[in-house]
Amino acid sequence: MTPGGEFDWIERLLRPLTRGAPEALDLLDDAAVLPSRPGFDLAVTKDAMVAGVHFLPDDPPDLVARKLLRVNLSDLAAKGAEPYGAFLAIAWPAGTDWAFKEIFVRGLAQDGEAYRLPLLGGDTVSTPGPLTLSATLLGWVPAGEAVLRRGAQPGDVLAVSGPIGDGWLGLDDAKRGLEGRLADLYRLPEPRLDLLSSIRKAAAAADISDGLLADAGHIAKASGCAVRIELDRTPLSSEAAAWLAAQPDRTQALLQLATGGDDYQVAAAFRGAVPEGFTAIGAFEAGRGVHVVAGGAAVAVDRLGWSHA
Ligand SMILES: Nc1ncnc2c1ncn2[C@@H]1O[C@H](COP(=O)(O)OP(=O)(O)O)[C@@H](O)[C@H]1O
Ligand SMILES: Cc1ncc(C[n+]2csc(CCOP(=O)(O)OP(=O)(O)O)c2C)c(N)n1
Ligand SMILES: [Mg+2]
Ligand SMILES: [Mg+2]
Ligand SMILES: [Mg+2]
Repeated sequence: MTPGGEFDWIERLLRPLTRGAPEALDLLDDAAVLPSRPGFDLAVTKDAMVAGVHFLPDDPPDLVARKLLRVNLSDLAAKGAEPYGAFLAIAWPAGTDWAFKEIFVRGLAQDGEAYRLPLLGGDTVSTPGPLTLSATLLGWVPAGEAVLRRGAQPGDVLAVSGPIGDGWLGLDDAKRGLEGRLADLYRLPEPRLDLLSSIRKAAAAADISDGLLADAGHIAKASGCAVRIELDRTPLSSEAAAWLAAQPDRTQALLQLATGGDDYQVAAAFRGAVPEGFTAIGAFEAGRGVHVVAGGAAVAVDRLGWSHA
């Protein structure tokens, strides 16, 4: 075995991340083999991240690894699913050194421990391009109880799980070399697994990665209805509120916060009471599309959020 080569990397650095899960077969097999779990459905999600697109090329490797797990954990949270295991694909840029890989693995281990998330398998390749990562996450949800995007109906309340716009503001800070709580949050989002019991009460939900307007719109589209969003009701952090107060055009600034993405909060439709942890910001309606209101007036919107070319 070449020291520092692909199999050395798998055995020495990746195997401990299985946390002893028997399904991983010690990362020595062609595939992981998962037993079924009676009474539960398996939610499966996959998100990729590319240096320069999803994270800054000089972001610390341990934080990049943790963000990869967390953006996927955010999708599981939005389905009401309890994390079960992860599969990881990594394309290392040619010449990535062992020390970098060790730091990356330290991040995986840290969040593997925090979220009790074993690594069950994956793939490692090299690339002439930028660092490219993908994780597939599995989560259990009681049979038939997964919260889907398609469950909203006209009359349901639209609510969000927390502040909107911090991720975009944090990216802006990080790009300008400004460190602080928002730059930290951009690098290390906090998936709302703490709200699983509230999320399971939702008629529909999606996590907010592309932007509030885009992801609320994804729920509406999947549900065959429209959504009205009242920007003045959007929860903001104190930092975002201070930024907003300094902007010349309040409506355009609110729109920026609601379309910037990287929030990793959950948008949900509730029928009846809005549970603990959520703030009502609008409603689902008959029709189609995303209708935005600010300062009591309809706002024309030309872009709902992030979209890859
Ligand atoms: N390359 C792909 N192959 C298969 N399905 C995909 C692909 N890319 C996206 N999807 C599907 O499109 C839907 C929307 O994806 P996406 O916008 O990435 O969701 P999310 O924002 O929750 O990560 C999901 O059902 C996802 O599985
Ligand atoms: C360096 C950098 N530039 C720009 C962004 C903004 N950004 C890139 S992708 C994206 C949307 C989320 O990524 P995507 O791959 O669409 O995730 P998904 O919706 O599939 O979860 C955002 C807001 C960023 N996160 N980092
Ligand atoms: Mg995705
Ligand atoms: Mg996602
Ligand atoms: Mg999502």
